[in-house]
Amino acid sequence: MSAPILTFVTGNANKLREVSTILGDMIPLTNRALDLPELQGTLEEITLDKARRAAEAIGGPVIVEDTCLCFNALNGLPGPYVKWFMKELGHVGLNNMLAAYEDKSAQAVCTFGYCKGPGEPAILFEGRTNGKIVPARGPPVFGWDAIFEHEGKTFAEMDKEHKNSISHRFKAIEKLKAWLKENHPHA
Ligand SMILES: O=P(O)(O)OP(=O)(O)OP(=O)(O)OC[C@H]1O[C@@H](n2cnc3c(O)ncnc32)[C@H](O)[C@@H]1O
Ligand SMILES: [Mg+2]
Repeated sequence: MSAPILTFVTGNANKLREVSTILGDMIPLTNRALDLPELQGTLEEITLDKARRAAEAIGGPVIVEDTCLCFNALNGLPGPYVKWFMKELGHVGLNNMLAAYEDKSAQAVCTFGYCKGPGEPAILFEGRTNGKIVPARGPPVFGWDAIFEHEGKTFAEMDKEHKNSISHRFKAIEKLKAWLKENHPHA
C-alpha cells in the first residue's frame, strides 16, 4: 500500500525552491502555500505547533519549517521573529541593532517539523550555520541572505549550490532525510 504523499506547507517560494533542490527526487513532495499562524515562544514550540496546524489543514503527512536568525550579542533575538524585523527595519536596521555591540556573530537556524496527520505528535530536525551580520552584499533576493556572512561570503554572494551545501536548511534536511528513509514509506 502506498503512503500518502508528503506536503511541504509554506508560504515562502524561496524556501520551497531550496528544499525541493536539496531533497531532490528522493521523496515525492507537494506544496501548499499556506501562511500558517505562528505562536510566540521558543523555536521548538513554534515549529511543533506549526507542524500540528499544518497536518490539521492538510489532513495528512506534512513538513513545515521555521527559520530563525539569532544574534549572539542579543541572546538569540530576533530569532523566530526575524521576519517582522526584516519587514520593518530591512538590512540596514538589522545591522544597526548590533551597532552598540562588538560581537556581530549570528546563527542561522532552520527547524523542520514533521507530522503524520491530525492529532499525531510532531518531530523536529534542526540545522545551524554560524556567521556574522554585515552590511548587505549580493543580490537581495531572499530575506536576510545579503547580510549573513559565512566564511567570507554572504549567503547572497554564494551560488545556490554553495549555499545549499552549507546552509542551516541543508543541515536540517540531512537529518530529516535520514529519518524519512527509515520512517516514511515513500522515501
Ligand atoms: O510560510 P513559512 O514557511 O512560515 O515562511 P515564512 O516566510 O513566513 O518564514 P518564517 O516564518 O520561517 O520566517 C523566516 C524569515 O526569514 C527569512 N528566511 C528564511 N530562510 C532564509 C534564508 O535561508 N535566507 C535568508 N532569509 C531567510 C524569511 O524570508 C522570513 O522573513
Ligand atoms: Mg512564517
